[in-house]
Amino acid sequence: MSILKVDNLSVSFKQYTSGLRQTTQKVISNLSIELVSGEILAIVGASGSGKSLLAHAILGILPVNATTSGDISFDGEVLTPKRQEQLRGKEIALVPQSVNYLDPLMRVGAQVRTSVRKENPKEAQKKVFKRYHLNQEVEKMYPFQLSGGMARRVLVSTAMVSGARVIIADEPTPGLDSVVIEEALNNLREFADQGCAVMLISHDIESALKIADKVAVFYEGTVLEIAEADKFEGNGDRLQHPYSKALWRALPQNDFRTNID
Ligand SMILES: Nc1ncnc2c1ncn2[C@@H]1O[C@H](COP(=O)(O)OP(=O)(O)OP(=O)(O)O)[C@@H](O)[C@H]1O
Ligand code: NI
Repeated sequence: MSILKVDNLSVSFKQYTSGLRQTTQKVISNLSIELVSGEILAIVGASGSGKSLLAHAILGILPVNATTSGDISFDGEVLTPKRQEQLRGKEIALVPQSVNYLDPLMRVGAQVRTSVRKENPKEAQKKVFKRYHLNQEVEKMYPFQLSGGMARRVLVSTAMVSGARVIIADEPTPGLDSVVIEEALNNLREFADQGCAVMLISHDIESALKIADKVAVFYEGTVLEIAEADKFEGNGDRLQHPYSKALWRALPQNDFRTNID
């Protein structure tokens, strides 16, 4: 069952160049994707291809100079900015790409507790910190006192306790050691298995493929192909688009082959 649907989304930025001349740069063009309950959709593609902006468009947190067209719907209902605000962090949770999303003036334990909706906040926060190997002292720390890896684990914790039905994880794993990466990915898988929908944005195709059901390949603000994860195998012959094949073949374990045939 589809929980979240993006239909024909375009995002542009108005920018002033010399003097008062205004140009419009289209960064997402006529993009459609669907997040289905029980499924993980991985989003892969080069830096600057529009992955984070798609996440921000869904959450309604694009910068003010962005203009959008197209529809985003949740549970069959087209989202208005007001509805996006109501759902944000509650039904739709983001694990942001940047750790700057943490509130610098609030102790991290308290930040995580404010996201808990269904359980006892203190207990849920303690449980999730334990799961992500964050010691008890971390609760009382401010974001600036955390290492990059710890901050990322706090961000993952925040989304996990929210009880959201959709989790959008924007590069949730860089800077984490392999055990914690595996844990975070397993948790996203568990979350989907409980009937929620997950969008996993990642440069790390290999890790993403371990848990994803489908993979959307982004290129310059469009989706080239949405393929079942098991099509990323062998020479990539079961993939449709030459760019998807090239992405796959360029991985280290596939001998970094960049030729397209
Ligand atoms: N506030 C902004 N004003 C103008 N252009 C922007 C703005 N934010 C992003 N862009 C442009 O939109 C494009 C897509 O950016 P986006 O952050 O979605 O890329 P991405 O796929 O997430 O890249 P990465 O993998 O590096 O995180 C980029 O070309 C970027 O320069
Ligand atoms: Ni990004």
